[in-house]
Amino acid sequence: MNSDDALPVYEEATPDDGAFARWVATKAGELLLRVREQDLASDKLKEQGDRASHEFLMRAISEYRPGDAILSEEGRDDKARLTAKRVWIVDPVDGTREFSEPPRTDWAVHVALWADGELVTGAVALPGLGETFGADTPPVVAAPVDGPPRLAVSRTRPPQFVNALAEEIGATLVPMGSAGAKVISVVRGVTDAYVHAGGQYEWDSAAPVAVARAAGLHTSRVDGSELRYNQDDVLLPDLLVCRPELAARILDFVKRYSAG
Ligand SMILES: Nc1ncnc2c1ncn2[C@@H]1O[C@H](COP(=O)(O)O)[C@@H](OP(=O)(O)O)[C@H]1O
Ligand SMILES: [Mg+2]
Repeated sequence: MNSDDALPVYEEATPDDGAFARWVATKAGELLLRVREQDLASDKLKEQGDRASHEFLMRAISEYRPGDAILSEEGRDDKARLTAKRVWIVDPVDGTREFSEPPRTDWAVHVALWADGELVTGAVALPGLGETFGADTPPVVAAPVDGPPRLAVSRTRPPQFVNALAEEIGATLVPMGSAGAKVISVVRGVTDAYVHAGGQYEWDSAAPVAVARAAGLHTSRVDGSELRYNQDDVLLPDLLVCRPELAARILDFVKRYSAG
């Protein structure tokens, strides 16, 4: 779909923001799969994917949720969001690097809704897997498996402390792209924890955290403090999402590591 094409019709049975987040993330993902079918060089793929998905999300959210503010990785940050009651926080392509490396599937579309001070819902589309995970119908986290905990980490920018952490808790590292794909790997039981530090923004974690919370997982900063969204400064540099039973061990490690 080009930005001039007609918007797909969203038929809403009830005004359910979670269902809308799921729909709009899924549609953006379908659009991205079509962009990816073109035989483009990696830089062009990143550029066209980011632009097409951002433009679609802006149009669709403005059409179906008029009056709400939008914070997008690819848009200008309109500070009117700071006094808005409802703000959609979107990442049109999370894992842009991996999106530009077909046939990798570790990239995502993030759509979250913040309202009255809280994250209220969100959806993460994983178009390469043909699946969307949403807080509207929370996924059931798979039962724990025997063996060492599996720690999802960035392929390219893992936290400095990750090897020491893995050694202390006897974990194996599972490098992959995209914050959304990594959070959903915990939800799907492919990994047991995702830990990140060193830099990230609100759009990288808002929708994945909404889904993870709905699924009953632990979500916090790596010092255990609360993740806050729709802040003036949208830098939110670190994140822990894990099975609840692992949280205390990981937070305790980070506390001791940070104390030097
Ligand atoms: N040190 C850092 N500073 C800023 N952003 C970072 C970062 N490390 C990771 N990110 C962002 O977090 C998302 C997941 O990263 P990774 O795949 O390395 O785990 C990516 O989002 P985008 O792909 O939307 O830019 C990436 O840009
Ligand atoms: Mg991102």
